[in-house]
Amino acid sequence: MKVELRRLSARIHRAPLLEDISVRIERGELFGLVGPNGSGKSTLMRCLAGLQRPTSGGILVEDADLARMPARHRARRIAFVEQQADTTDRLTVRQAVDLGRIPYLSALRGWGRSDEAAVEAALTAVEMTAFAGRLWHTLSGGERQRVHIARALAQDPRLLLLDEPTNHLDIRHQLSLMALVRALPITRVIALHDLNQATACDRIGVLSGGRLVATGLPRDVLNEDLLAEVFGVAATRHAAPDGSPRLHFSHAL
Ligand SMILES: Nc1ncnc2c1ncn2[C@@H]1O[C@H](COP(=O)(O)OP(=O)(O)OP(=O)(O)O)[C@@H](O)[C@H]1O
Repeated sequence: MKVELRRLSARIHRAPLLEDISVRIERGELFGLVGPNGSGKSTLMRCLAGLQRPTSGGILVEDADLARMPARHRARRIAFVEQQADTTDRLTVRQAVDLGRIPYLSALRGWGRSDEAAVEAALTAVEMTAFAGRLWHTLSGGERQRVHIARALAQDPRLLLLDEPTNHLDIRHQLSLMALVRALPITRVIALHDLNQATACDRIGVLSGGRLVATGLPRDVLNEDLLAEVFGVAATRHAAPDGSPRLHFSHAL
């Protein structure tokens, strides 16, 4: 799904959180959002998910205004894994992933084989099949995160929004999640703190103080000057054995 942000601004109680953001995200692209704490990444993700209304400007998905899209329509197209998603319901892992299929169910179309298959595939993708019968509240933080991602995958979206999805994950699950996200043939927007992980994105956008201050290929954008100016760190770049850029951070400036 093609996504276009046009001069988007968002405020809460008059405080500007996002200012005049314009960017086009192509169909099938993996777009990374990076920026220091409080720079507006989660706010922008919530706008993309249709959970927060921009105060001016807007978002077009496949040239249609997101704000006018019926909620059910949106839920079939856009899946969002929030940063601090939680549930107080007494759910099993499978029931939590089943929730991803709700947008497809109706009085005329009950739960069917395709729903079952989508849930199974999603559990397998995040290696949580063995936990399917476990109660949510008995899971570790990283296991919960993987279930949230499975729920989003079961939704079979055209746009997947992931807000810091590698938080809580051990290194193996971080790498396997990034490989899984990279391989998905849909449009993906992913907010990340780990700038080395961000180099796996097709393009990245850098937020600073609610403004999009740079957009482009990770190797062009994540240069030493930008890292000093926006993130306040001294960093050097090396080439990894596969030729991809690697950042080494030495100290806070
Ligand atoms: N409901 C709110 N009321 C007031 N200020 C808010 C509200 N929500 C967010 N903010 C402020 O907006 C700014 C952007 O927040 P946001 O969560 O989008 O940043 P972020 O880049 O995702 O940060 P982090 O890296 O810490 O997760 C922050 O300064 C935050 O304190």
